[in-house]
Amino acid sequence: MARIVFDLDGTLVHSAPDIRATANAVLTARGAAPLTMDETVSFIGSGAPVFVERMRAARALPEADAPDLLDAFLALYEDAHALTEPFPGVREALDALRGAGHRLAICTNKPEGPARALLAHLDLADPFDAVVGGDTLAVRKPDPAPLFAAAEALGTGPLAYVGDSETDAETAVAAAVPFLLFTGGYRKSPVTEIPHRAAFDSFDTLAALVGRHAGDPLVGARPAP
Ligand SMILES: O=C(O)COP(=O)(O)O
Ligand SMILES: [Mg+2]
Repeated sequence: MARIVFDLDGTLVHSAPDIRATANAVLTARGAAPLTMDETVSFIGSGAPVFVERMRAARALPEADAPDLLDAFLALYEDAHALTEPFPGVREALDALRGAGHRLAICTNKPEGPARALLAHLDLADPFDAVVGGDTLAVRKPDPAPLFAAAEALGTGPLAYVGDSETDAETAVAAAVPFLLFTGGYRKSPVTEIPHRAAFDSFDTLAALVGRHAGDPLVGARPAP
């Protein structure tokens, strides 16, 4: 049986509307124009501190305000899940993978608290044996350490990483783990420019892909644990 590690935002859940609402509450309280959905999606992927810095720069807010903006964003973020839905077929795919005996974990750049709160709110926490967030370790993706931590929490066995972004692909390459790319998320580049072992646009096909690719011969800098 395999260990399958998942990214969260843009992979399992369409969370951009909540991230946008959180950002816009912070911006409008300071008299700045709200973010569009396209801006929001383009700022997601490298964790909350980077998101907030991109938001600050886009609205030309003073650099000195950066720590306050991040604090204000994080204070609202933990409860920001009213607008977030799993992508179609996610629940069924997770149940099928668990039913087949695979072990599942999350490796996201979303902070761990908001990630756990969101999973609980959506009743999606149960399938996962571990959650590694953007602030769980001192480093976050594309450093491979969070992916290694999530994988180690699942014990041993063939491994695959499922994600939606350039950052996820870079992490998988650095960790030498086969990468399965969900093409319906928040990537910025064409699929052909993102390294991946397999790509999919519907969660109905994920279980078959995992069967085919988990534990594929590894490529990259160093072996996964
Ligand atoms: O919080 C982010 O910027 C991205 O989160 P993700 O790693 O789950 O896509
Ligand atoms: Mg993502």
